[in-house]
Amino acid sequence: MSIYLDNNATTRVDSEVLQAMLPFFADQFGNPSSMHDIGAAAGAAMKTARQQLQALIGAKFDHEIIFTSGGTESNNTAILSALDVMPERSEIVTSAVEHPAVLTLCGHLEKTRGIKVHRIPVDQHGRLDLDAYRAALTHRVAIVSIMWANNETGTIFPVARLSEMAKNVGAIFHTDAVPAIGKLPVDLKSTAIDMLSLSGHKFHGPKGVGALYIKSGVPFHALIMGGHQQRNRRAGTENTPGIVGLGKAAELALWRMDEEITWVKSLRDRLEEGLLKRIPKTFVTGDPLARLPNTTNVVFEGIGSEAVQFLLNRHGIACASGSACSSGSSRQSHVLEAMNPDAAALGAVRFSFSHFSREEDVDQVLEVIPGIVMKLRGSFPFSAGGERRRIDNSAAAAR
Ligand SMILES: Cc1ncc(COP(=O)(O)O)c(C=O)c1O
Ligand code: FES
Repeated sequence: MSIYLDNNATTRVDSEVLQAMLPFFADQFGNPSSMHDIGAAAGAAMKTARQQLQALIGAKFDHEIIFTSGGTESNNTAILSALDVMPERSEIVTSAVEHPAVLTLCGHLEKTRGIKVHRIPVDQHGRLDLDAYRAALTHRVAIVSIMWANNETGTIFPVARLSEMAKNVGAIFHTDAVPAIGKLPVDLKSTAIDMLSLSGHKFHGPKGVGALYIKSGVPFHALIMGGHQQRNRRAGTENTPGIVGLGKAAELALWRMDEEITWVKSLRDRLEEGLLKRIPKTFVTGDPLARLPNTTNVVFEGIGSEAVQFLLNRHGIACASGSACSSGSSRQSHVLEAMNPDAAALGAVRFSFSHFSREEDVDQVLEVIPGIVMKLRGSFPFSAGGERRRIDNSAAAAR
């Protein structure tokens, strides 16, 4: 695959991250809980990784971070913990556009434990309905779980403000920050956020490793029970190479943040402008004012997004239609459905950038996509002015 524009599904492991991990598969193989030097070296490396994450998310203490197997486990842990530590409360507030790692669990809790789940709706730009949010917040709510930014559209939610509101009713506030980490500055010290989930593979770290931030003083109950690892908060021998890689990826993300944000935004904007100029009846979903700098989610009216993705793939261009875990199933995007049921029937094509993305990638997409859309719409494309014109590379694009 020569052009990879699906960085919200997963990212390439940075070579510096890989180099940092390798020794922990070989010479430094010790168990971090062991008392001898080989174990202590692994324990020290884990402490460094915790500090690297602490710096990236602006946590007050490094012990506020536990390592998990990724975003899914972190989300499950946060929600189940809140219900355990506040048994007198039996409601959850979340949004209609969360990742399945939150929504599937909430649906399960509703069915099996009689938990009441408020799924706050969004408007056509994916913005949260603040009145509905306010109305759902009562002293019956154990936890609010609202994502920092949406993985499909990039829409950013005002989590600092939402966490203040949740605090007024004594609910724990959790945010799934998986798509936001490395693409937005995060400083937890200055917010009322109690818990935050992140995942290594979304910012050039390895897969299968992530973290949950638990603010000091917030009551917590472990999900995975067993040994005494991680101060009894997550049992099981730690994935030291993965954790070291996660820490290194956090360090690189912090170093590169400003430069990366500017770079991915310039590529994203170049792509959007080019698509909107070249292809009529095309629109971008998500909040135009508050969106992740690396993400665009585009609807080509009249054609299904999976067909566009399929033909782009034939041209060596990787993008997404819907999110990686629901693509392949014929289910519509629940995110688009919540925003715009008309668009949901067709779906949207998501392009997501990273600092490895290149200008040539954008130019290549802009070269082939008008022909693909034209082929699928079964007619010649219209220019922005509505005038019919033939695109020279249409034959090549249709292959
Ligand atoms: C918003 C969001 N939350 C959670 C996850 C799950 O993370 P992981 O793949 O590390 O379990 C993802 C990954 O797609 C995501 O986009
Ligand atoms: S893999 Fe990203 S949404 Fe599921």
